Parts: sequence; structure tokens; C-alpha cells
Amino acid sequence: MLSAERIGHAFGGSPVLSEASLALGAGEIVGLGGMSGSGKSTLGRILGGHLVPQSGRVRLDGAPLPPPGVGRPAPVQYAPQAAELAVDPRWRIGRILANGGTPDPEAIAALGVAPAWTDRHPSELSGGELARVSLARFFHPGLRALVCDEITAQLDALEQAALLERLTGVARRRGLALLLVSHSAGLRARYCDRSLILTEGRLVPEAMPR
Ligand SMILES: Nc1ncnc2c1ncn2[C@@H]1O[C@H](COP(=O)(O)OP(=O)(O)OP(=O)(O)O)[C@@H](O)[C@H]1O
Repeated sequence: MLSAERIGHAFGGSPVLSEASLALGAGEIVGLGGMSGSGKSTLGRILGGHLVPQSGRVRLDGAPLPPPGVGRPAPVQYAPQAAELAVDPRWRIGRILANGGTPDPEAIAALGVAPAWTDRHPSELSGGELARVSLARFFHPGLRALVCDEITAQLDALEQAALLERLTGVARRRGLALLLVSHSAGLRARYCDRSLILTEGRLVPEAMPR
């Protein structure tokens, strides 16, 4: 459904990705690991349409990703690290959840976002609560795939598990393809159907622990 074919990308002449390829099916949950600086966020941004790769291509159902359009949220979304940096601190939670369009009530409820938070500002939520809000804003009825970049790195173990249970549950119910970027091999093994490791610019399958 979502594929990246021989993606190559360099910054200032330093190659980060070289012939990185992957394919995600509907409803599939795939982990992405790799050393710090190996290019996981760069690949996530390319898949989400934030960055155009210097070579290779991203396809959704065999066609190029649609160009970003006003009033038409993209079918592939990239949720960045550090929720507190990715939301405007002056906006109330209700406005953040709408994300320039219409909030998605099913995802908001499934991710455990409380209606009582609507009128608060980001600083008036805990880190775990804000992580839920930050994720819920990427959902919309046309969403097909979501790249989550270390979205639980700053949460304690309980909150991490709660968010990932909710996220993987809603992804499976809606047939979303989910790419979970994480440094934690344990997290990848627990929540993902399979995992890939980014190394020297390429993606290789991760051996699943027995
Ligand atoms: N806009 C940019 N300009 C220049 N270099 C960049 C840019 N974005 C990323 N890089 C470099 O590309 C490399 C890969 O970065 P990236 O953030 O994709 O790695 P990562 O695997 O996600 O790392 P981490 O696990 O630490 O988050 C790094 O060396 C980084 O400094």
C-alpha cells in the first residue's frame, strides 16, 4: 500500500539514505530501529511528504503521494519527536486537535484524549496527555499511514504502554499502516508485526527475538 523505492538522500554532500526501500501493508505495524543519526527521521519525513528525496520514490497504492492541498489532509502523516516542541504553546487543545481541519472524534476518544482538556493550553497538560493530543491531531478519515517518530521516548513505562496499546488498537481497527520509529528493541518486538533496521542508508529486516 505505502512503498518507498530506492530512496537516496544526502545533506551537504553527506549521504544519509542510499537505496532505502520498504513496503507497508494496510493494518500492518512495522518497527524502525537504527543508530542515532542513521536517518530514521529523515526517512519518516520523506514518507510523510515533508521532504522530497533526491532519488527514489514514495508511492501510495502504486501512485505518487498527492501534493499537499489546502483543506485536504495528507493520507500519510509524520508525527515528530518531542510533542511539546511540535505544538503551538499559545493554542488551546481544541484548536490543536483540529490541526487546520476537522478533529477526528473516534481517534480522539480511542487515544484517550479527555474532552475536559479542550480549553487548556499545552503547558496545562502532563507530558503523557500532550503526547496523546499531539498524536490525535494527525488522524482524519482519509488517513492511510502514520509514521510515529519516537513518540513515547519521553514518557514513563506505564504511560508509554498505555499510549502504544491505544495507538496500535486504533491502527488495527482502521486498517492503518503504522511505522513505529524506536530505539527500543523491546518496544519494537512487543508492538510490531516485524521491524526494519536502518544501517548505512539501507533498510534490513530485524531478526525477531525468539
Ligand atoms: N536538515 C538537515 N540538514 C543537515 N543535516 C541534516 C538535516 N536533517 C538531518 N541531518 C543529518 O542527517 C543525519 C540523519 O539524521 P536523522 O535525524 O534522520 O537521524 P535519526 O536516525 O532519526 O537520529 P536519532 O535516532 O538521533 O533521532 C544526521 O547526521 C543529521 O545531522
